[in-house]
Amino acid sequence: MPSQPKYLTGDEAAIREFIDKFDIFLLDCDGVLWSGDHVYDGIPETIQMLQSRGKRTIFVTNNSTKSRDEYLKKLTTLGIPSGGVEDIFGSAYSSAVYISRILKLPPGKNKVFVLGEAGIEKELQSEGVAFIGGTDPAFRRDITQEDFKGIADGSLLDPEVGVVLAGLDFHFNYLKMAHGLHYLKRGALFLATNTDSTLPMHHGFFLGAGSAMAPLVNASGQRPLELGKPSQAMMDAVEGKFHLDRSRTCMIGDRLNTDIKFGVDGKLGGTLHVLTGVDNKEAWQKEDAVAVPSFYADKLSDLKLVA
Ligand SMILES: O=C(O)[C@H](O)[C@H](O)COP(=O)(O)O
Ligand SMILES: [Mg+2]
Repeated sequence: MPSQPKYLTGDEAAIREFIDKFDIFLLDCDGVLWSGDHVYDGIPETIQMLQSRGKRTIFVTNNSTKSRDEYLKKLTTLGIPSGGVEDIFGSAYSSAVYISRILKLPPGKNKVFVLGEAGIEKELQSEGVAFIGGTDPAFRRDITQEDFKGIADGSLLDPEVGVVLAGLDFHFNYLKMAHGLHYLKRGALFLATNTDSTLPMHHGFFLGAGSAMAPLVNASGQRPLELGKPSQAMMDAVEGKFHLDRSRTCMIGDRLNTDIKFGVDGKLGGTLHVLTGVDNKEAWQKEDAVAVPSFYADKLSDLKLVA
């Protein structure tokens, strides 16, 4: 059984020791910095404080609805200082890089059928990967008898599709799932930006990426290869891009089976669980907890040292 996580809230000496222990902080976003468009109190000042102490802050989110450029806009709008787009590493970017630089799809089978929002499309575009589906309004309608016929006989399918990439999709419907299913039946690879079951939003919980793609997982009998947290393919990509010294790096997150597991499996120097998002303390006090953090705090802004 891993050792008991160290509680930081209100313990200035422990907070100083914690901050001094690391050079790089990998920061989750939803449930840690903000809930939807509402930034939690004290977050800009806390990030500023870490940066003013020479710490690097890298934003590592599973939310694939936005591209890195759009996240930079959101961070800036919410007053959260960052080192620019280069310090943002989202699951949409992670997936686009995996497809373009690792998979290297053969010509004639190098298109992606997207089940997700514009963030995925923009990152695929930035990696020069062709795609269909996604936010295309042609897919935002009810299925018809012609669709059933054309999908079943393949006349409505694009033969160049080699991958089905699923993420958080606020517009999933039967027609898109039907196309996705038949591309998988024809041998396309099934990838996911992430499979979080829920999304913390406006102080409530909504369907996450994993729940949005569940009909396709059920109908196909296939589980997608995940390219977001806790995938170690993403950790290797983050390590490569930022030249991480894992022992001097800490992952900060609100969710055990993504953020904390990402840091623990990645053998980082530490993980900090904050209680402002998906999981509470009880989640890692359980015997069969999926991952146990090395530190925890009520909220990220509890780290805010004045001097
Ligand atoms: O369903 C989702 O995609 C997740 O809830 C969301 O992406 C989580 O984002 P993160 O906490 O990793 O920033
Ligand atoms: Mg989160």
